[in-house]
Order: sequence, then C-alpha cells, then structure tokens
Amino acid sequence: MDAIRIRALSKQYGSKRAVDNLTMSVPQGAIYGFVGKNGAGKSTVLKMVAGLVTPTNGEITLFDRRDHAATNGEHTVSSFTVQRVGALIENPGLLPHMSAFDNLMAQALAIGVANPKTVCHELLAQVGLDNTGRKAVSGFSLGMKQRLGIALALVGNPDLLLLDEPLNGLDPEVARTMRNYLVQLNQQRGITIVVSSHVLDQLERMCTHYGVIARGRMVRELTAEQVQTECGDSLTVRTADTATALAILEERLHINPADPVRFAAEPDGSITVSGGFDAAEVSRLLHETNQTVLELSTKSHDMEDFFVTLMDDARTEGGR
Ligand SMILES: Nc1ncnc2c1ncn2[C@@H]1O[C@H](COP(=O)(O)OP(=O)(O)OP(=O)(O)O)[C@@H](O)[C@H]1O
Repeated sequence: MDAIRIRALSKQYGSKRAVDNLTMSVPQGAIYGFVGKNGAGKSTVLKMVAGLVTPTNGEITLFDRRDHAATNGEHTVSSFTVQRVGALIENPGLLPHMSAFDNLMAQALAIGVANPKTVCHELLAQVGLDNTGRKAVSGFSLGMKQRLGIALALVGNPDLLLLDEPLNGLDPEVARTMRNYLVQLNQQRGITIVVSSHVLDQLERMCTHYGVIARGRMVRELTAEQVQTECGDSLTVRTADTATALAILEERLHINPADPVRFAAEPDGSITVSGGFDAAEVSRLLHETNQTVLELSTKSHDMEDFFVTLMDDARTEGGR
C-alpha cells in the first residue's frame, strides 16, 4: 500500500504555477527523500498533503483513502488526515516564551491526546530535550528547535511524518543524530517519513526511496537500489562496427543474476555497458572476435551529479 499517492496535482499562485500536474507515490514504510532545488515546489506539495494549502487541482490519496481530494479548487481535509499525518513544514510554530514541555502539552491538548503528560515526557526524551526544564524555547539553538519541531509533529502518534528541510542549518554532528533518530522512528515504529531537501548529501544515508522535483513536476521516482545501480561505474565501448560489437556483447558477456549487465547503444555510435560487467572480459571478447576497438573506458557516476542532472531536467522544457 502507498502511504501517499498523488495524481495530477497542481497549485497555481496568481500567474505562478508552483506545482504542475505532479505524480508521486510514497510506499508505506519508506523514508522518501524529496529532492529539488530551492523553489522547485517541495514545500507546496508537502503543505497540500498535510492539508495546509488547498490544491488548485488533482488528487491526494493517503493510505488508500481518497478523502483528501481537490477538484476545481474544492478541498476537504478529513480528521483521518489530521490524526495520521504529522508535519514539520517551514516554521515549526513554536511558542517562544514557553518551555519545550509546555509547547508539546499545548499541542497534545489541542488534538486531544490520551495521557498527554506521559506522551510529552516520552517525546522529549526521544528527541534529547528532556534536560531543558523550564528554559524558554526562544533561548534554544536551531538544532534544539528542529528537534522540538519533530517532537511536535509526533505528538498525535502519526503514521506519516512530513519533514520539510529538517536538517537545514544543523551542524554535521546534530544532523547525524537527527538522521539516526528518523531511521529509528521508521524502523521501530513503522512510521513512513517524507524528508525534503535541496542538499542530497543530507538524505543519502537514510532514504529508501527518492523523488526528484523540478519546476513543480516530478522528474523521476526511484528506489535507493536503483540509484546505486545508476550511479555505479559504466564502460564506454566504441568499435568500428557498433551493431556487431553490441550483438557479440549481448550474446556472450557473462551475466551476473544479482547485478545484470545492461547495454545501451548511444546516439554517438558508442555502447554503454552498465551493471555488474567485467571490463577485462569485455576487452577479451572484443579482441577474440576481431572487433576493431576505438575506445574502451570506464566512467564513475557520482551520486551528486546524478541528482543534479535530474534536478536540472525540466530546464530543457523551456520553462512554463
Ligand atoms: N504563497 C505563495 N504565493 C506565491 N508564490 C508562492 C507561494 N508559495 C510558494 N510560492 C512559489 O512557488 C514556487 C515553489 O515554492 P516552494 O516553497 O514550494 O518551493 P521549495 O521547493 O519548497 O523551495 P524552498 O526549498 O526554497 O522552500 C516558488 O517559486 C515560490 O516562490
């Protein structure tokens, strides 16, 4: 089951189309990295999923319940969404003169949580803020505020957590602790988490799935395994006779079932070999079959480059 399924979602602000016919699927149990440049539309999508912004058009289904739909500007958010979705989007909405505990209590009482004191004490301990006592939130560091923001989003014990750039501005050590905490929430409590970021590095070590958004459109969704495969090494083969070389490689190259070899004939006449290939075996095969080899070179695909290319993808559409 998908925790979130979005079809043809759009949001228009005056003449600005912030989200444009977007499709998105977040499997239940995933940690979904929502990647895009500043202004790509990440926050707007998350706000629509959380019911904070009304879509101009489209359909949002949460846990197979389509009670969160918008057509021609009409929008309803059910109590189901309010109860099952926790969100930290842009400003955590903290009450600056109150303590961390009182902030959590205010939220717990507002949404009618059972045993609010116990729940709030437990959450404070989980995010490492149980030693802050009566200290007002206005004196907290950014990292402490972000952690409190996450605790606030968790007060209602949601099944889906939406976090908009939660690691921004945190020093690397705090960001690492936060990442570990999110993975723990996901693995131990089964919470599906969507984390947006314009910095891939922040997501790399925790996500099971990725969605890349550019100019309000979903460019591509892929699993962490697919990213690994696409970012592995590839081999460029250029021979005097591309068609024959391709046929020989496809027929005779040893295929590893765990990481099958893939071939692509490129427009410039070269062949790209990716997956679990053995460059020495390719070379030997071409030599044995008397192919005239003009080029045989390996290329490493950097994950950062891979995502930056995807994030830039919409540029070629010539804007909107
Ligand atoms: N309330 C609004 N009124 C008008 N335009 C808006 C509004 N909210 C967002 N936009 C515009 O919509 C586009 C998408 O914004 P959004 O905040 O969703 O992007 P983002 O990917 O979250 O970027 P960032 O990382 O900078 O927050 C931007 O061009 C933004 O200026």
